[in-house]
Amino acid sequence: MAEPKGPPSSSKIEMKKYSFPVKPIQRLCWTEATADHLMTHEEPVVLTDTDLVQSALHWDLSYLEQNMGPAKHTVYVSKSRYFMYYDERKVNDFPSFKEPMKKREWTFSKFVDEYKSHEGRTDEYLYYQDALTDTVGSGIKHDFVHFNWHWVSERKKRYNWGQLTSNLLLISQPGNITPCHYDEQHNFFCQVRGLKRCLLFAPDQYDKLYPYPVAHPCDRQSQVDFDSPDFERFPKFKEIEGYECILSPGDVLYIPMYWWHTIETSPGELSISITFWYRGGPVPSKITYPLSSQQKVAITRNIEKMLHEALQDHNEVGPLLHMICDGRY
Ligand SMILES: CC1(C)c2ccccc2-c2ccc(C[C@@H](CC(=O)O)C(=O)C(=O)O)cc21
Ligand SMILES: [Zn+2]
Repeated sequence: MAEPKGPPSSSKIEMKKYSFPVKPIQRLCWTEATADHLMTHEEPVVLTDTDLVQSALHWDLSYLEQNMGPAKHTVYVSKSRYFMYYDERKVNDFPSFKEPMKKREWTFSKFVDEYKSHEGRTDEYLYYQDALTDTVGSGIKHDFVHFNWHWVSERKKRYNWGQLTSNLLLISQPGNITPCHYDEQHNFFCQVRGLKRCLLFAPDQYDKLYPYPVAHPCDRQSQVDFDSPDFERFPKFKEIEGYECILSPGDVLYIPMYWWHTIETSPGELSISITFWYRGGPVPSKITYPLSSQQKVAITRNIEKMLHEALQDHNEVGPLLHMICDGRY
């Protein structure tokens, strides 16, 4: 297979620069043995020539407006370029929590109008994030049916993943940033239009990224502000090491479950992405040691949940953990 054409270099599209070291995520044709090796070991890789969403590569705002139908869709509105997700079900446990963005339910036409009127504004930004459901019009249905389902179902089987839970359509304004977080599902992140710079960090960087408490609305997100890290509170962030790639239309980034990622839309043009989220495969019947970082993260999450359940007050979890551990390990 011919060497896939290289991505644009990040210097050309002035993405945010960070001080920590990053290595490139390998960009390989999906037929390469190395690509298979990386996926088998739950490591990130940019796959080319999959044709996974080939049938959507012609999508743009006007085509979508003609074909997305009359249903309402979720659009997030943020006062900054950052779209920090939060779980609204956990907000009432944290009365001082300030919602970092607002959630709107707009028809697609309303979104397009708002998108156009927000161009050039620097006080408010929009990010369309909604599942692709069967409410869409026939044009989108036709494109959806022609995704490369054979290829993706072969991958699911080969890597023993769980079921496909959702296909999300993401339409981001130039410059939008999703702050660093991890998800509990495998993700085939497909770039359809525009460019996105992805920074990924291995699950073993967990102690350097200082996640919020599990009971906090921003569970699974890093507390560290990458733009101006507070090294007093988060000293280990100094040792962080990451991986980087820039996705072009047609690229598929495999974001393994529990891998941290922060994704920035290039300042050049709007970005359209489609994600395929898969549950993890069944837990192996025989646990082998040493435990993987992913397993340790899952265990720490369960411990936090059990302590919160037992103590009923999330403010008591930290003091109890300190009482158990301080001075003993
Ligand atoms: C984590 C979060 C906020 C979330 C919580 C609960 C339900 C849905 C989602 C959701 C969906 C898409 C994104 C954006 C994307 C990064 C990017 O492209 O900007 C990404 O992180 C991913 O595709 O994994 C982020 C999220
Ligand atoms: Zn994510």
